[in-house]
Amino acid sequence: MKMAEKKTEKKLGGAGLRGQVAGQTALSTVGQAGHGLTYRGFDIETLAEKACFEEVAYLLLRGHLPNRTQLSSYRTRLKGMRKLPEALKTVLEQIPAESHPMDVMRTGCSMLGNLETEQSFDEQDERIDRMLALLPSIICYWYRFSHDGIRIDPAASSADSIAGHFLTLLHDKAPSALFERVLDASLILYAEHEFNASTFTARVCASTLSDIHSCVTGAIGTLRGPLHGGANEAAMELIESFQTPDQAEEGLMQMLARKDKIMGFGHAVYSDCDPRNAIIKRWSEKLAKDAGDERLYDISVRCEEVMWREKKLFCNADFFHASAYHFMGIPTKLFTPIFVMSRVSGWTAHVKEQRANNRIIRPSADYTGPESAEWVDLDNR
Ligand SMILES: CC(=O)SCCNC(=O)CCNC(=O)[C@H](O)C(C)(C)COP(=O)(O)OP(=O)(O)OC[C@H]1O[C@@H](n2cnc3c(N)ncnc32)[C@H](O)[C@@H]1OP(=O)(O)O
Ligand SMILES: O=C([O-])CC(=O)C(=O)O
Repeated sequence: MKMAEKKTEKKLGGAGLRGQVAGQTALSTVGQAGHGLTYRGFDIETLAEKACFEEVAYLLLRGHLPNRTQLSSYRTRLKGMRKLPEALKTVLEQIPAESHPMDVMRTGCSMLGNLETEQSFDEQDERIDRMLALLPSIICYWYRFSHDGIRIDPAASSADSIAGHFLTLLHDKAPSALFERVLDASLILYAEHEFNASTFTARVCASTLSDIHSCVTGAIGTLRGPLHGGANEAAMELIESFQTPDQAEEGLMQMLARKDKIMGFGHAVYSDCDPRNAIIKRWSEKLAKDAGDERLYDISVRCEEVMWREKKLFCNADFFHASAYHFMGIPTKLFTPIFVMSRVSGWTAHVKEQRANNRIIRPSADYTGPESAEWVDLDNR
């Protein structure tokens, strides 16, 4: 994007608490120069290029980058926590194949909270690591059981990374180095994003001194919506509905004329670009070449051009994730659960931060109801 084409600064005010400071965090900055993203001071481009997801999770949760020994033992620790409790498997087997996988994540997390309840905040790191290790097992166990009729053993996967583990469970074979690298980068991009809706949910829940599984379960429910994490699935449905870039342009123009919301575009905070988009777009292009795709990537690029030309709306993190995940053979309905597998690191880092300096979050409302109402007995209404 040329500087001359930049939008004016985003208006931060009005409904939705936009632009209001609702607390403090040392975890990330979003859109400080209109577009940047940092985790604990590290630029997202650097992290996505040089780090692995477990390293980023460690950074968020422990407050500093791990050295080689710390990273290696952290990855070994997470790898050793992948075994699903039998009672959780039983619950997952009851969930219908038609269920939304985000509902499966929500139920899986909630059930885990019954089986391995956080009894005291001293246990928080143990419970958080278990969720990081187990959420890929939860979604893959349910998906393979309900769709393929297979009972997988998540603990048997030898993949060292969470990205490799997920792809191995899903496809029953070790992923290519490229697929594992792209998914790992994607997990880094999605890990943390300041006071977004789902993280704020987790912090509100934490502020009542509730348990860690309740905080994450609430956050999963909030991420599920198409205005938030659910947009990557909606973006896939959009690009898949077109056969050519020209058809995409025509379709988008019609949607804009109808004032439809185009999923995967726009952002509540960034004013001229989402820095995660350039990164996942590069990976999507590479995967498209690798797969010999001549359709979905070009269609996605045309959508991006049309939306900027017509509305000065840019792709957010979700838009090119759709084609990237698709090229890796990931079913569309599992896109948002991958977001959960990643964002659980940011959510729980925020819960820890909230607990460390807590006051219950309880804002006020402007009352818009009647001044006073006259009581009428039930029989007379
Ligand atoms: C990882 C993530 O969660 S990223 C966000 C994922 N969500 C999506 O992609 C859903 C589509 N996008 C949207 O709905 C919005 O852009 C949101 C929810 C992300 C941000 O909402 P807001 O902060 O209210 O948007 P904003 O103030 O920039 O909207 C300005 C105008 O652009 C319009 N607009 C914003 N995004 C879009 C879009 N994707 N398609 C069409 N119009 C849009 C708004 O309707 C609004 O128009 P109006 O002034 O006539 O009412
Ligand atoms: O910050 C937001 O409002 C939404 C977002 O991009 C995210 O949570 O990654």
